[in-house]
Amino acid sequence: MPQPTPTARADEIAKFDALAARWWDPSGPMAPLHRMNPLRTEWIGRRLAAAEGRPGANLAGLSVLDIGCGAGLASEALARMGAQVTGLDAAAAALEAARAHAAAEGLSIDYREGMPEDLAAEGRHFDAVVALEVIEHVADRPAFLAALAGLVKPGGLVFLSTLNRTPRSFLLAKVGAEYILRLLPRGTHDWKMFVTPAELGAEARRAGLRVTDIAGMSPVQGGRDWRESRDVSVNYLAALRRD
Ligand SMILES: C[S@@+](CC[C@H](N)C(=O)[O-])C[C@H]1O[C@@H](n2cnc3c(N)ncnc32)[C@H](O)[C@@H]1O
Repeated sequence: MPQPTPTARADEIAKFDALAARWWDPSGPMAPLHRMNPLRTEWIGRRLAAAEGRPGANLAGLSVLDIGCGAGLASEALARMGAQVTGLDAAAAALEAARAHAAAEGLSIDYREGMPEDLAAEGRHFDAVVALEVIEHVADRPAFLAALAGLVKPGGLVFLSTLNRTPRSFLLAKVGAEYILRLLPRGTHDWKMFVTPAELGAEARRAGLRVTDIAGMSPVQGGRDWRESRDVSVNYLAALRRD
């Protein structure tokens, strides 16, 4: 019987493993993720808490799966909001950095090596699933979305952040960030793998997920900080509900 294509690309995973040692350096190669992390995790925390009938961003006791967690920037922020976080990544060295950092911070996070389809095969369900800056790196987007849908409880929320495929994102996120400003190592992104909100919405529907909310993420103060905006032409966040 033919085996399904794994959702992780070996070349992509190797790229992230190579950055593991500098992942938590706020001015290192992951600086843009550090700077956008407060915005995206607060956006998620508020929506998830509201969906569960809680005030503010209180996630106490909720199980959250962070897929493609890397060294744990979002996992740690969500754990600080009270969530019981499982961090999943195919990059072993990034996970080692995640485990070491969480231990130093006194945070209890269950870090696991693998791909979402591995966990889905175990029949696990979480109150919410997040995959931030991951979907533009996967080998098979429909299979990835199907695995995410299978991992969240019925009626539960999936949160994604990613890059739109527009001329503006080519100029800013690819040429500008990698070649002119050198905010990211060259080759971090393949613009052709970026996904428009319309494509994401249609593919998500086929996986049993419906987009409920979408917002732009825009850099301010020369990229030192990020704000929520209506401009989804480059970076955007999406919340999706499982049918
Ligand atoms: C750009 S990093 C984002 C890290 C983290 N989510 C953040 O935003 O701080 C992408 C991560 O996704 C992981 N990844 C890509 N495809 C994956 C897959 N199919 N399964 C598990 N991890 C994957 C990579 O190893 C890498 O750590």
